[in-house]
Amino acid sequence: MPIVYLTRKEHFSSAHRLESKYLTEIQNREVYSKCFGIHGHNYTLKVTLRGTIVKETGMVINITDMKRIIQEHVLKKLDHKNLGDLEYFQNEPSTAENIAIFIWNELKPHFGDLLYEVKLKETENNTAIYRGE
Ligand SMILES: Nc1nc2c(c(=O)[nH]1)N=C([C@H](O)[C@H](O)COP(=O)(O)OP(=O)(O)OP(=O)(O)O)CN2
Ligand SMILES: [Zn+2]
Repeated sequence: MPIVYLTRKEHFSSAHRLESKYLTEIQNREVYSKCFGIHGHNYTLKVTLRGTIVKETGMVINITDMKRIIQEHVLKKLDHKNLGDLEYFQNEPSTAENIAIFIWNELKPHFGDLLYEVKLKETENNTAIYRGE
């Protein structure tokens, strides 16, 4: 059976500041410098599913369903939000790495074994990829 990778691209904008509860204020300022202050990003999210094609439909999954799941379980929680208000980021700094893991965790119950990769572009230069490892 051929294996196909199916990717959906979405965008969201969020405010955040980088701060770790494991560091002192002085250390936080040192480590995160300008990112210790509140600022925002226009994120580009790419979610990739990996699976076989259902013979009858010709699809790994209907992209309309994929879109709805990402909208409901990720974009609704992150778009035009301050990430510092989310419970998850009370314990983890809202770095691109941790946001990618947060997104994976939100999607995993809905896509199951089909979920292959979450790719989060924070700036033109910075991208985090998480594959559930
Ligand atoms: N490992 C990580 N390091 C940093 C993260 C991160 O998520 N993971 N995030 C930041 C800042 O929040 C932000 O992403 C960096 O902003 P900025 O320096 O403005 O963006 P660029 O790196 O693209 O800008 P350059 O022009 O290339 O300097 C910092 N570190
Ligand atoms: Zn930032």
